[in-house]
Amino acid sequence: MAGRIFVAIDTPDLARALAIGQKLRGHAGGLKLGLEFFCANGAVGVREMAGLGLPIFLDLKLHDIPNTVASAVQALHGIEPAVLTVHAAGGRAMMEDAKAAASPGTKVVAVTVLTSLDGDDLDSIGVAADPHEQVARLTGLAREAGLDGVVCSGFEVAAARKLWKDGFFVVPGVRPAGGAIGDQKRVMTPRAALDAGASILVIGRPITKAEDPDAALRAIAATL
Ligand SMILES: O=C(O)c1cc(=O)[nH]c(=O)n1[C@@H]1O[C@H](COP(=O)(O)O)[C@@H](O)[C@H]1O
Repeated sequence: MAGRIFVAIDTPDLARALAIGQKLRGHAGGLKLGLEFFCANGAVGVREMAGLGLPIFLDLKLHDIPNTVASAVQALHGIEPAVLTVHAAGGRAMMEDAKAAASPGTKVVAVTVLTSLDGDDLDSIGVAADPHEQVARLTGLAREAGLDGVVCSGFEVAAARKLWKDGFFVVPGVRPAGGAIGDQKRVMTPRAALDAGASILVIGRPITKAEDPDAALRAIAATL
């Protein structure tokens, strides 16, 4: 079950990222590299991380006009990550063009409602729907656009999977029982998120900030 855990290596420091990745090599399902890592280390850094031999989830959350996003995805061809994110709020045409531009081996998944947002946050940006309704709406749109799946919290994944049986569902905002929540708002335990229908879990700080990241990963895996 540890193979279903992608560890978010959120650091701009390549040496630190490589050291953590090395420790987790035996048990993680993959490594997620995000904006922090990519802004500091670019494609060269991603290739170095890929050298550890684990699948790479490149979380760039692309969100721009269709031509710009498609060109950015095209520019990633030398990397060919296993998973790549775009924002569903970029709209159907943007998602279609992102998927068309991606390497065949890359799953393109759409971020629906960030797990750091709740209903009040959506209201404050002019979205009248609650997170549940908004995730369902954007999941339908991502499916129509031909993507491979979506990113959502554990609270919406069961309903989203009902709309898209063979979709690929990424669930972040995952915390072991009693773990510090930090800036996340829609949080669930790893076991509950998998039971609800997650394909993979994304977990960062509970593992990377632990004194022994591999032990923390194994402890979480033992609860699955
Ligand atoms: O796309 C993501 O991975 C993502 C989407 C989302 O809604 N919420 C979310 O937390 N993430 C990412 O998942 C990781 C969560 O990290 P931790 O909160 O440290 O476990 C971070 O790298 C976030 O960028």
